[in-house]
Amino acid sequence: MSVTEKDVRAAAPSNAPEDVIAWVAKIAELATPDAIEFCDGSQEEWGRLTQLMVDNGMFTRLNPEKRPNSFLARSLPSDVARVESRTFICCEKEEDAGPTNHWADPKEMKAILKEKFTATMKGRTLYVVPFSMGPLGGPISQLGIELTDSPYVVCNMRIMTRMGAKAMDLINEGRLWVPAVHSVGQPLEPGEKDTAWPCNDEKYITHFPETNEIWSYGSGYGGNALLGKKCYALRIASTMARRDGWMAEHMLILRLTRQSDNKQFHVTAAFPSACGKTNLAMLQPTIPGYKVETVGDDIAWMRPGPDGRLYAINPEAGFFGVAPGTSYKTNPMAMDTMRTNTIFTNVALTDDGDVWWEGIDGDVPEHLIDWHGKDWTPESGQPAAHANSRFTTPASQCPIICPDWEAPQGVPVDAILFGGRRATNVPLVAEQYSAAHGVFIGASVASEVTAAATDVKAGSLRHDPFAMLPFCGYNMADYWGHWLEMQAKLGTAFPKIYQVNWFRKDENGKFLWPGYGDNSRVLDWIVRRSAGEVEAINGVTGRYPHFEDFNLDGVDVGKAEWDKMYTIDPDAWAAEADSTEEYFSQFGDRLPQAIKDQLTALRARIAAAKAGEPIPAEG
Ligand SMILES: Nc1nc2c(ncn2[C@@H]2O[C@H](COP(=O)(O)OP(=O)(O)OP(=O)(O)O)[C@@H](O)[C@H]2O)c(=O)[nH]1
Ligand SMILES: O=C([O-])CC(=O)C(=O)O
Ligand SMILES: [Mn+2]
Repeated sequence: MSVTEKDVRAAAPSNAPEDVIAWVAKIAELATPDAIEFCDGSQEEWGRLTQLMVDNGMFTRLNPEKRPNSFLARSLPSDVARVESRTFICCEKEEDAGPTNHWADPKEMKAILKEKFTATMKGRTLYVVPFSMGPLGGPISQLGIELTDSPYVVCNMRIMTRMGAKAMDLINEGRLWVPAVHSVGQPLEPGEKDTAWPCNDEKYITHFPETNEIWSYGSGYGGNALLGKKCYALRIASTMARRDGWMAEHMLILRLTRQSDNKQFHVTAAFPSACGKTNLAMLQPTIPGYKVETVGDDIAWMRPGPDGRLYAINPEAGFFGVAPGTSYKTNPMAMDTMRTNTIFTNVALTDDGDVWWEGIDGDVPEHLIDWHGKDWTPESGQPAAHANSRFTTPASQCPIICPDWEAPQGVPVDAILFGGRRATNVPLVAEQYSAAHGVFIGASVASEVTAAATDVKAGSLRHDPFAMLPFCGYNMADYWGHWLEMQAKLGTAFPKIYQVNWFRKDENGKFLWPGYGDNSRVLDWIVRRSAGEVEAINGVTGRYPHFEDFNLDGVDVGKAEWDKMYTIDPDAWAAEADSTEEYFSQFGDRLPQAIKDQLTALRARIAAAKAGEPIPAEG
């Protein structure tokens, strides 16, 4: 027997408004779940749902002495990351989605979804998950409700968002909320046993920016299924932000405090998926005199404040971090955050009931259960954890969480970093010549592809402007135009932009820069630069540090390595400029003139470098 409107009414808490009940009843009528549950976000609910998943085989409870209240899930090999080729922006006009998004006609997509969602929740429970992105009731925060047939999604949403009764209270006050519908797409016949990771071979991750709706079908993983994250906080929010004069960005937020004068400095940074945001957000400075505190590790919503500066909040409440490579050596704060109350997905299981992944501290165990659930030994010749295996962990558990991380009005942004994974060409750090040059830096980012999406070839170089290629909910050229408008509105109060690259390699394929905690050296230069304490050199891609000004005490980087990081080959850069121009050409006359002008200015600097002439500072 599937759920009726009467059942929805009976299950709804007293603070659920009529429009919510009507919408839930409509989806229930379409998807025909066997049961309905409104989630309140309580500890009792978490205990019950995690136990339910332990009982049905989706979760393995980790050893409570090692990882209290923590669980391991293993997905199917076909559902391990975002699927960009199945991600659609469904707006009326194709050109509004732009050439970098997959577009679908809203009516046609609705027809497909109607068919896909028909009886899709049969044999399952429909969970109603109210949530707030950002502190509850905050002026920059936004509300949503995810309907899902996955208890795994419910538990992840409880960590990643402010989920439950309090969010429903705010919805009940009549505030705007975004409806988001999710199904794993695997209905169950009566008596049919569920699988450990239900999902469907066919996937649809769809966004309707004109009506603020999200529909996701067929996947249970990460950004495909936790709809508050990439679907809402980036794709839908970017379109809301453009309409209302704010910004939704794929950025970490950190607070740097200089201890000598207690000066606070807030940095946001956009790097493509799996390119170091979580690591930078939780940085442990290797140079004295600085303290770093984490505000967010993946998404920033930024708005002009009353004083005309740009303020950022982290709309999330947890970290959905990449496990491989995370250790006490690289990111001790992440390691401490995930000691308890954490969901691990697609990592390996040790014989004593703890988690393991490539790059974690200590010796490689003799025996593990790998992410496929199979026996694993060092001789297996396969990674034990999937390259995109993840931990979902509460931000509040981070030992260096910023005391103001939940400040409803956000923190004032002083500098914005753009980066990517570049083995060649791009130097360690460069400062913008002008605001428009800063936008050009963001727009021309290219990066080596990582394992964070399944359907793009890892390792190859692709343009990923503002680290938003998979996440911008509208035409990318219009998005650059929006950045230019925000800069014009805020004038000199708009943060300065820097390009960074931790990943340049030498001729033997070794990283030239130690990275991680040593990235504090780059932040130190940026702080001193904005305080006007150090000069910079005009370079081809921006203003570069003087070697003498850069703090390299205690690190194995001498003048020789420095020069390698700052080798700018004019011919290679001419090829970069060509590639950028070709990339830009797909936007036709939507490309802002200011961006075209920046390409001309870059070419002039390349020509000067080639001729051995001084690099002209761009006006
Ligand atoms: N060489 C080097 N590797 C780094 C550095 N910072 C991070 N990494 C590695 O890059 C990978 C991804 O880092 P994360 O910080 O999780 O990336 P992210 O940008 O937060 O990724 P998403 O959650 O997908 O958005 C990990 O394997 C890290 O060990 C660095 O400074 N140098
Ligand atoms: O969305 C996801 O699945 C994980 C993530 O943060 C990213 O890919 O940038
Ligand atoms: Mn991300």
